[in-house]
Amino acid sequence: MIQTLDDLRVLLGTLPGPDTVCRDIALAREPQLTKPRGALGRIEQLAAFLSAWQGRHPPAMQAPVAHVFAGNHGVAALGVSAFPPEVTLQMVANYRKGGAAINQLCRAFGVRLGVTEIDLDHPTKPFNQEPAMDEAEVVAALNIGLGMDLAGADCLCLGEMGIANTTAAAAIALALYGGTAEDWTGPGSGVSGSALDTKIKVVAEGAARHAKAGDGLEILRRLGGRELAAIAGGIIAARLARVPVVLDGFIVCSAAACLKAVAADALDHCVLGHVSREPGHRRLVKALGLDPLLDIGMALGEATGAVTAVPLLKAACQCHMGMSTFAEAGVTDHD
Ligand SMILES: O=C(O)c1ccc[n+]([C@@H]2O[C@H](COP(=O)([O-])O)[C@@H](O)[C@H]2O)c1
Ligand SMILES: Cc1cc2nc[nH]c2cc1C
Repeated sequence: MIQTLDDLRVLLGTLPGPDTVCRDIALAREPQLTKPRGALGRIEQLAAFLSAWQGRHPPAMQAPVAHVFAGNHGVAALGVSAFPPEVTLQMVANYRKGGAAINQLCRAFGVRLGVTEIDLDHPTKPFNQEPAMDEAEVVAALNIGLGMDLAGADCLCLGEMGIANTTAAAAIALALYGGTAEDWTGPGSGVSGSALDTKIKVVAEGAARHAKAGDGLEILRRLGGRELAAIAGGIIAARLARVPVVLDGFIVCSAAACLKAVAADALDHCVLGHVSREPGHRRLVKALGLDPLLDIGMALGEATGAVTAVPLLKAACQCHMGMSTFAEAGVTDHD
């Protein structure tokens, strides 16, 4: 638990690194397996990634978990979303009843789902007028993520639900990386026309007001939301618990970007599940130097793009340990 953003700054300066022994064991095994070098593409690299960040060899993917954090945003009242803010709470109820896309994907791929809504009755402040959160609010939301129980989890897929949070994500990206509000602002869950113009204006105003005010954590406080802060906390909790993270779409990546702005290595234990259809996500992924596992036109959020990549992580573990070596199978290796 942290008391202040400075506590988190200290934590970000002392994050544990990868287990290079386990990573090297995986890297040494991979070329012995009965396939031409590199022929399983990213699936091969994932085995070493998981070994390094789980701190174990063989890597495991028996118990993947996903967690969706929900929050409400003051800027929703400005008409920046196609949907009204009550949809955040309604979708949380849908997750609990098992009726959402994320419930089906978790069932399909054997992922345990958790959901935490954070103070939905108290939206953040409209960030084009004042900071979205005060320090106590952002610290409380960060602590929800930092306090996640990750015992036994083999990976953590992080997701969010929050009407208007693509406006927050765009403002964060503009504040961190520059460019224009148009570069980062897209349809989200479906705005176009004059509502999209309003959204662009709100993003521009928010970044103009807050971009120079401080570091990535200050940007998170001023432009983010409670679910974004909880996701940032969850990323750090996973690092400390040796649980690799699967990132989801535009909003999750904007929260992650706030951490990377403070500590360049903060996302080294994260893999990007997918690149979303939201145009700002592709731009943000490039700025973060991430390489998505999937690029299949999803743009839902709620951890769906992360969970859809879990079968690739499972495939990596299965192939890495289940395949025979050239020597075991009596297959002639190349010279
Ligand atoms: O993950 C993405 O890239 C993504 C792209 C567009 C929309 N969303 C989801 O849609 C909601 C935000 O859309 P909006 O238009 O209300 O800002 C929020 O609940 C997100 O989970 C998510
Ligand atoms: C219906 C709906 C479902 C969602 N799931 C994640 N974000 C969402 C946004 C909307 C609007």
